[in-house]
Amino acid sequence: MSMLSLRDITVRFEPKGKPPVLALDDVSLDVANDTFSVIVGPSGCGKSTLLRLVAGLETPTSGRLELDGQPINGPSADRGMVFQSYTLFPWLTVRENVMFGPKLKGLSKSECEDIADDLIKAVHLDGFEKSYPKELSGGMRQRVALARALANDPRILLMDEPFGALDSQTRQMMQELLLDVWQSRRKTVLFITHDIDEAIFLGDEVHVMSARPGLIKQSLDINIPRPRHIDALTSPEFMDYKRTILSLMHDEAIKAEDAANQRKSA
Ligand SMILES: Nc1ncnc2c1ncn2[C@@H]1O[C@H](COP(=O)(O)OP(=O)(O)OP(=O)(O)O)[C@@H](O)[C@H]1O
Repeated sequence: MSMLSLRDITVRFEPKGKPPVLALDDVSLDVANDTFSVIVGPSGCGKSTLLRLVAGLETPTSGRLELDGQPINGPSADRGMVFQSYTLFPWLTVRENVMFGPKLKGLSKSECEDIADDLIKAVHLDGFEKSYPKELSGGMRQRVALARALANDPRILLMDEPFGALDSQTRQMMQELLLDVWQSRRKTVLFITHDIDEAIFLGDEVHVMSARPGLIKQSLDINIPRPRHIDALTSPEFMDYKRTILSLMHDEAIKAEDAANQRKSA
């Protein structure tokens, strides 16, 4: 069953004193329960706008947006967000950061502690409960951000380039950890990235977006068996998917470049 449904979504920004921007043009997308969906696309194609819509932080100019058959009208704890930039509360410890959502929901202190300790273990941060974000590496902070998002037990996890600022080794480790957590907790994930390898490695489905105005150019089912490990990256089937997506993205990168040049010369 499709739990998230976007129908004919258009987003047009009208910044004051500047020409309007058609960020998304007639985007339709379905995300099924418990699946891992990834969106890849060139810079500026509207990926973050799409995720912000689902988060309820942006409203569409036209189109329909539903979660479990209900229209999305604003932010809610049933949609957990993880961004690229570290969004932890710097004045709270790791444990307090993870407990924040459950506490806000009104759960008892011991329930909050149980949820936090369970998730801190799941992201391999036991021993760091009392550390503050500034004492942690980038990868560790993103693990706390993941635990914090999961602590609300959201219906869907929305991830906007969460590993974009990490070095490639940490990034690979984070991808494996995310798949472990996803597989053991069966969550629905909508994940945004520039990185084609990351998209194929993680996704059940990869949606390739076109250059602005953004629309879904092609959706691919990734039939690589799970659990996936690093050796999946060099398998022939992985290379086939990569070739297909690279060629779709290459066309889009050229279009984006042409559009930018036209704007410059206009
Ligand atoms: N609030 C806004 N007002 C005006 N234009 C906006 C606004 N938000 C986004 N845009 C424009 O809409 C387009 C899509 O932006 P968005 O951030 O969604 O793209 P993106 O694919 O996530 O880009 P990147 O990969 O570079 O982060 C861009 O041209 C951006 O400049």
